[in-house]
Amino acid sequence: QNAIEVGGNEQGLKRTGQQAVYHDATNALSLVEVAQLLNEGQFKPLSSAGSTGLKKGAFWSSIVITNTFSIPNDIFLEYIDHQIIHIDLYIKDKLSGKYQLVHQLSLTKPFIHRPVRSHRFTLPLNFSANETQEILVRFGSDEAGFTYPSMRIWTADNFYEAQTGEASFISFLFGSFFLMSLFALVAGVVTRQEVFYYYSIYAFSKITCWATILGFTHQYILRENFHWSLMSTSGAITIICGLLFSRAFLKSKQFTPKLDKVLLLMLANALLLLISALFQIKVIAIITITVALLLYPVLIGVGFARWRQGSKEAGIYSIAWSFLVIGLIIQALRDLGVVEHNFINYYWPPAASLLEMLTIMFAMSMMVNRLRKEKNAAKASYQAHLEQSKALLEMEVKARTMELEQAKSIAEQEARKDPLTGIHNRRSFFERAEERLKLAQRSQQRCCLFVIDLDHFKQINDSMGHGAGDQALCTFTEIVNRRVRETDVFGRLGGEEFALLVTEGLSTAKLVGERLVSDIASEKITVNDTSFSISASIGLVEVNIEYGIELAIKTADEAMYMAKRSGRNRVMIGQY
Ligand SMILES: Nc1nc2c(ncn2[C@@H]2O[C@H](COP(=O)(O)OP(=O)(O)OP(=O)(O)O)[C@@H](O)[C@H]2O)c(=O)[nH]1
Repeated sequence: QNAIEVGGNEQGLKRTGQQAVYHDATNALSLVEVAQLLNEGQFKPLSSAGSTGLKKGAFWSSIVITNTFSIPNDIFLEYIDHQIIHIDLYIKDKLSGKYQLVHQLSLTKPFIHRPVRSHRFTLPLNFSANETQEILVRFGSDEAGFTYPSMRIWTADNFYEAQTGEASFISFLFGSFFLMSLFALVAGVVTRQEVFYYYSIYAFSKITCWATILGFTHQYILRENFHWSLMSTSGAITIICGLLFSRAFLKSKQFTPKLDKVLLLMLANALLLLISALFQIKVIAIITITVALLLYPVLIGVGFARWRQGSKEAGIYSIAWSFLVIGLIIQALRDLGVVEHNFINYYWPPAASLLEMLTIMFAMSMMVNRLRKEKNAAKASYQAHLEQSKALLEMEVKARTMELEQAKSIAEQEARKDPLTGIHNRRSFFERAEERLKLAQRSQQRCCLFVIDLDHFKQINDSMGHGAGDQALCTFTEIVNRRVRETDVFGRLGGEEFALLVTEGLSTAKLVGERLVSDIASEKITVNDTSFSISASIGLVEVNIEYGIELAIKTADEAMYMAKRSGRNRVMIGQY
C-alpha cells in the first residue's frame, strides 16, 4: 500500500482516501481477524464515491502515512462528514507488529472524551521525524448508516485556523436564522397574522436542527448525553414546522384542498418520524425521513398551483422551496455515494436552507404589501360607500323636510280657510284685515268694511234642507268673489254672516255694496230641481284705521241690523 506523504503545512486538502477498505457486514470481526484480512489482501478500493451508502456493520480503512518533515509533526485526521457513531483508530506497533488502539471516539460518549474539541470527529497523530505509521480505522454504526471512510489530513495550526473560518460562517448562518425568527415574531405581533408565528418557529427550528446535525449541540449544549436520535428529532420538528408554515402561507386547505390532503399525509409521516426518533426506532426513523424528503417537492407543486391561481407570493415560495429541495437532493446524492463529498455539497443544504428562508421572507413581505393594499382599497371603498350613503341620507332628509314644509303650509292654509266656502275664516280674516289696514295707512288709502248677512236663511234651511242652505252659502261666496279684487279681504265671520274689506272710499264702496245686493238677489239657485233666490243685508262703514278692525266690525254689524230692520236686501251705512 502506498504511503500518504505529509509535510509541515497540511490544509485538509489531502484525504486518507478509500483505497483500502473492508466492509465487515457482520460487525463482529475482531482486530486480529481484520489485520489478518488486510495481510491477505482483502482490503479493496471503495466502489462508491465517498459515502458507503446506507449499510449495516462497520467499514475498516487501512492507511499508511509518512512524515516527510525532518522534525516531529502533529497531524490531525478529521472525519469528513458531520457525524458518525463510532471511530476507532489503531496504529501498528513497530516492535510487535500488532495494531494497538490509540483513539476510540463515539457519539454516545460525553463530548469531553474527544482528543480534539471539534464538532467533527478529529484524531491527532504524533509523528517523529520522517516516521511512517501503518493505521487501521474502524468506521462503525450501531445499525445501518451512511459512512464516509475517509479523513482530511491537517497540520494542527492549519486545522484550528480553518475551524475559526468555519465558525464565522456558522455564526452568520445561525445569526441570520435567529434574526429572521425574531423579525417574524415582531411582524406577527404587529400584523396579527398567524403565518408569521409559524415562520418564526420554523426559522428557529432550523437553528436547532442544523446545530444538532452539524454537531454543535453535542459540542456546546448536550455535552454529556448526546444520542443520534436527537438529530432525527430536531429534523422531524423542522419538517413539521415547515409543513405547518407552508399550509398557513399557501392557504392550501382553502384553495388546493386535494393537495392539502397530501400535506396532511406528510405531516402524519413527520409525526411518525418524531415518535420513532423519540423512541429510538432507527429503521422507522430512516424510512420516514426518506419519505419526508422524497415528498418535499410536493410543496413546490402546491406553491405552483397557488401561483397559477394568481398568488404571486406563492410563486416566490415555490422558488424558495426549490432551493431547499435541490440542497436536499445534493445531500442525498452525497449520502448515497453517487457524488464525491466536497466542501460545497457539504455546506449546500444549510446554505440552501438559509436561501430558502430569505426568499420566503421576501414572499412574506409581498404578502404584507398585498394585505396593506387590500386593506387600503377596502377602506377607500368603505369611505366612498359612507359618503354615498351620507349624500343619499341628506337628499332624503331634504325631500322629507320639503314635504313637511309643504304639508305644514297646506295645513296652515287649511287652518285659515273656511271649509265650506274656501274663503278666509274669522281668525284669518282679522289677521289679513289688520295687515291690509296697516298697508293702507302707510299708503294713505281709504278702506271700507262690509258686514253681509243672508236674509231669512233659517227658512231656506228649514224648508229646503241644510244642503240647500250650504249651496246658498257657496253661491253667495262665488258672487262676492266675482266682485272682489286682489287687495280686498273677504271672510266668513260665522254662520251666514260675512265681512268684506275693500280699499275704496265710502261713496264707491256704497256703489259696490248696492251692486252686490242686486247681484245676490238676481242669482237663481237650483237644488233638486227646485229654484230659489236669496238676498242679503249689508252694513257698510268707512274704517277709521286708528280705531282698528274690531270697532269697524261692530259698527258695520249695527248698520247691517239696521238694514234688516229696514226691510232687508239693502245697504246701510254705519256711523262710529
Ligand atoms: N245650511 C247652513 N246653515 C247654517 C250654517 N251656519 C248657520 N246656519 C243657519 O243659519 C240660520 C241663521 O238663522 P237666523 O240667525 O235666525 O237668521 P235668519 O233666518 O237669516 O234671519 P234674518 O237674519 O233675520 O234674516 C240658522 O238656522 C243656522 O242654523 C251653515 O254653514 N250652513
